[in-house]
Amino acid sequence: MNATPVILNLINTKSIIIGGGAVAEKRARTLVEEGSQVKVISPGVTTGIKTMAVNKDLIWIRKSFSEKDLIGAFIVVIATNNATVNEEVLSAAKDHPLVNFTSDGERGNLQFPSLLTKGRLKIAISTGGASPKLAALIKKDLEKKYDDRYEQYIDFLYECRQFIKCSSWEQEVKSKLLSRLLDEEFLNVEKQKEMSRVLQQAVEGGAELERTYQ
Ligand SMILES: C[C@@]1(CC(=O)O)c2cc3[nH]c(cc4nc(cc5[nH]c(cc(n2)[C@H]1CCC(=O)O)[C@@](C)(CC(=O)O)[C@@H]5CCC(=O)O)C(CC(=O)O)=C4CCC(=O)O)c(CCC(=O)O)c3CC(=O)O
Ligand SMILES: NC(=O)C1=CN([C@@H]2O[C@H](COP(=O)(O)OP(=O)(O)OC[C@H]3O[C@@H](n4cnc5c(N)ncnc54)[C@H](O)[C@@H]3O)[C@@H](O)[C@H]2O)C=CC1
Repeated sequence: MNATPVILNLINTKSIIIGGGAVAEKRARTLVEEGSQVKVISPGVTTGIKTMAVNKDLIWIRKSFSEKDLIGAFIVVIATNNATVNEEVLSAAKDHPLVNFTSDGERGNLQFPSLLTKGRLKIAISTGGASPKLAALIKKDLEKKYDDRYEQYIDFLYECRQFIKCSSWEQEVKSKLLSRLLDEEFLNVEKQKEMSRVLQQAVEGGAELERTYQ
């Protein structure tokens, strides 16, 4: 299968999920988390979806699918347990930008990978429909290396890079410094604080960088 992983900004987009079972709930959680406005169309839903509706994280419309439910949707998730209904939704969704067909991934143009998130760090794993269980296993493996320390570390890298970008240092110094930040020692919060201080002083005071940090 030919497919390209991309990073999508879903804030304020409209997502319509047809079906309210376990798979619909997984998609709902991901889409709500990413800031999409989610509507679930289904006569019945899981308690998880019910709770999200009560908390106003999403809107649940308690009914069976009809074509006009898709109006305005950027993302359509097709997740009922009825193959005929799923086919009907698929053909009604043909002009919508992104379609996730959960019962046969390749028939839509949007798939959901296994996702490892540590703050700004996101690692998406797809096996192209070969083995979702392998994707989950790979995620578990990666979690051992990219542990909770990475959440803060990635924020630290982001902050440092903003300082470095707006400094007036030579390109070569900037590049060296950006590489230097990848040293394992900076997973340590104290080291991060020290480096942030030095960078801030150097950028704001227009001072030279201490040799040790180049
Ligand atoms: C195309 C895709 C869907 C999409 O993009 O919507 C898809 C499709 C299908 N999955 C099926 C079954 C299972 N899926 C899982 C689990 C996960 N499935 C996920 C993604 C994807 N699954 C996308 C491709 C990703 C890729 O290519 O790697 C994960 C990674 C993320 C997530 O779902 O959020 C999440 C685990 C990771 C995590 O937790 O991190 C399990 C295991 C379990 O539940 O424990 C089973 C049962 C075991 C088995 O069947 O292997 C079936 C058959 C349905 C049927 O028989 O009716 C289809 C339909 C088909 O075959 O196309
Ligand atoms: N992508 C993935 O990871 C996986 C995908 N699947 C596929 O996802 C689909 C859904 O699986 P589950 O959530 O486990 O099913 P489920 O049986 O838990 O839920 C199905 C939902 O569809 C709703 N529904 C039925 N007819 C409807 C209609 N006409 N209009 C609107 N909603 C309707 C039901 O009320 C129910 O909420 C299945 O087709 C299955 O093949 C299954 C497992 C994993």
